[in-house]
Amino acid sequence: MVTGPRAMAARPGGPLTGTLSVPGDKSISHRALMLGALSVGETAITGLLDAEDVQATAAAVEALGATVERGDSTRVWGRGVSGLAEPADVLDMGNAGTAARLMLGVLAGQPFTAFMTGDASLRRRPMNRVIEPLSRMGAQFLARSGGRLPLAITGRPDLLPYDGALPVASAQVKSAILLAGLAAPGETRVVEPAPTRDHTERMLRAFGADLSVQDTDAGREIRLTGEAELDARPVQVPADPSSAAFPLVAALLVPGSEVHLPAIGMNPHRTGLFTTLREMGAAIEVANEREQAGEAIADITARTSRLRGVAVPAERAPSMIDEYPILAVAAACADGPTTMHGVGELRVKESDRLAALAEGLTACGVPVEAGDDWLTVHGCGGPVPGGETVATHMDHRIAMSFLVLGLASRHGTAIDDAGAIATSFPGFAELMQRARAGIAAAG
Ligand SMILES: O=C(O)C1=C[C@@H](OP(=O)(O)O)[C@@H](O)[C@H](O)C1
Ligand SMILES: C=C(OP(=O)(O)O)C(=O)O
Repeated sequence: MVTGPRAMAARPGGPLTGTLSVPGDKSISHRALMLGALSVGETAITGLLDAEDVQATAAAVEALGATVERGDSTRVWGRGVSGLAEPADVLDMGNAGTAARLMLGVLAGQPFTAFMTGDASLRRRPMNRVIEPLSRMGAQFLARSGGRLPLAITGRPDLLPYDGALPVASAQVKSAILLAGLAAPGETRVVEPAPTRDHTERMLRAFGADLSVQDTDAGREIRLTGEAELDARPVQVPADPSSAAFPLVAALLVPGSEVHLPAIGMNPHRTGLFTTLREMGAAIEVANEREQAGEAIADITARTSRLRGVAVPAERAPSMIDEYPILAVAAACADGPTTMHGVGELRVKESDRLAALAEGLTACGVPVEAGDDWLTVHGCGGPVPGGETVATHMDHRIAMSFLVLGLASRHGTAIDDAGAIATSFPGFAELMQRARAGIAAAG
């Protein structure tokens, strides 16, 4: 069903309170479905994120011959590392960069040609970063100019193992190479210029792959033995820290608030936002730190805090890559400027996030300066003026960030289209309403 844009508005109001259950982690959900499809036996996944990006991955693994059964938990019956079936139609990865890039790694090790496309946002995003290393391993591609979707990939079950540095500090690229490396005889070795989220490594090990990680002078080195056999394992998906970031920052900004966010994923490569917000003076309490199925989780409490601007170092970018939009919202309400360094990757996400943030914040009365790979937000030291409708550019994180800004503004905000929110956090408006936030459909 095709629906038109759906405007949504956020207005300032009373304190946000309550215990909020944030949906499952998007990164881990994609990986659980893909490893389930590549393994032998039944993979039972609890807490799988039911959002459009993950639905695209589920549809793709089904099109490749795996069986996916949805219920209280999701059950996947896989076909082995190089045992997927030629899909009868184009794989449509929707809005999901992670799904597209990781799936190309999976397809590189299969003995057939597959076609892949995505929505208008995904068709603009660079795929050369995976096309180049996977081509070196022996996969063949036919892609639109600039290595963009739609593309065709012809894989082979006897790939050459990869040995070398990653072209970019990207968990998606690293994961694509490792997933392809499963089908390559010999050892695949990747060196990361900066450590990125390691969900793939953790899950591959849990599924029985022979994988080791060590820090070297050149960077973090991951070695994987190819021609692997994966044994299906149960996966418990933690709540997504990138989704938790929205109610958490809203609680920091709206006077008198206190929200509890239980069982949030605390993978150390995902917690850069919490570090930065604490440096800004945020009252964030982390309790009951524990491990769940190989990933760290904890319960988080956030209370209203007076924030001050900070400089965010470039080295922190990989651990808070998706959180810069909501950090920019926190920065807009802080005392003094916040500068985010080394954030050029934001220009190739679902939208050019630096441009979308600069445009939206300026419209809401917040002074901003942006360069190729940096952004400075001059905080208003309290509620921002607001009173505008912000363009979301098919970007869920831009959409949710500007709704949170509206809660912390004098005149509220609106977004032109809330449709993109469903890619990662379909129940966002309802969850915020349960905390008493004034977020609702507009017009
Ligand atoms: O591997 C993943 O699950 C992700 C990696 C990051 O992308 P990059 O690998 O492009 O940095 C992140 O922005 C994306 O939302 C999810
Ligand atoms: C960048 C993101 O996702 P993806 O690359 O999977 O589209 C995101 O969720 O913010």
